[in-house]
Amino acid sequence: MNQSKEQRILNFVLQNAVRGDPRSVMDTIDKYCSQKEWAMNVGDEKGLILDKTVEELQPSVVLELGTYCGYSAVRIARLLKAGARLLTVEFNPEFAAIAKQIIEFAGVQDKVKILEGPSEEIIPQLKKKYEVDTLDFVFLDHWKDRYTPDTILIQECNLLRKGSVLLADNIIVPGAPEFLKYIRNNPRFQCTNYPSHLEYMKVEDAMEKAVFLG
Ligand SMILES: O=c1[nH]cnc2c(O)c(F)c(-c3ccc(F)cc3)c(-c3ccc(F)cc3)c12
Ligand SMILES: [Mg+2]
Repeated sequence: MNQSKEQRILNFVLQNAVRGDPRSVMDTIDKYCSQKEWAMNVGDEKGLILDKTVEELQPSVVLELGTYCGYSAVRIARLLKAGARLLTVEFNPEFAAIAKQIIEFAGVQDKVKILEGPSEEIIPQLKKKYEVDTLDFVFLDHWKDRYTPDTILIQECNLLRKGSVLLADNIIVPGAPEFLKYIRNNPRFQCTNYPSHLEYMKVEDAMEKAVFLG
């Protein structure tokens, strides 16, 4: 049975990265995906915008929607202070299995919990089942058509507090026009756009940051 691209990425990490070193895992994935096979990791350019947002916020509880191979989970978790945690939601079981191994190889598994299933089912479970009070930071990187309904669901579940920050990937490519319309016209959010490029490509993309005003 021939391997998936995600399995090939995992194997490349296991054979070329330094165990316990998140930066080497990120660089190894970026090397593979820029030189061998493109894959939808947030990448190093948009990853820097993600880093700056996390460093500025110093969040204690982070929700990531869309784990994929775990690249951004490693990227976020390496910056979290002691006791802080990342909950990352992945719908695809194959991706979740790969991400688990990459997160463990990077040595950040104590800060990360992978929640397998559809975001619309998991978000309503966060308070009771995963002991979340409110979310300090949410990284939306799953499926553009879920950005708006999941943002509404997160508010309905009372998971945001004054100052909670949302950061959404792929605002231009593949684009989330309906989400942009929703969040920029919503008086409860203060939005900022961060122009960048599609991971590993010379194609324009952007991220949108939205601060919840309470
Ligand atoms: O779906 C995604 N989730 C999260 N991040 C993504 C991301 O960072 C991407 F760059 C892409 C992308 C963009 C351009 C392209 F040509 C291929 C894939 C996708 C994506 C878009 C449409 C699909 F049919 C499949 C994947 C995603
Ligand atoms: Mg993305």
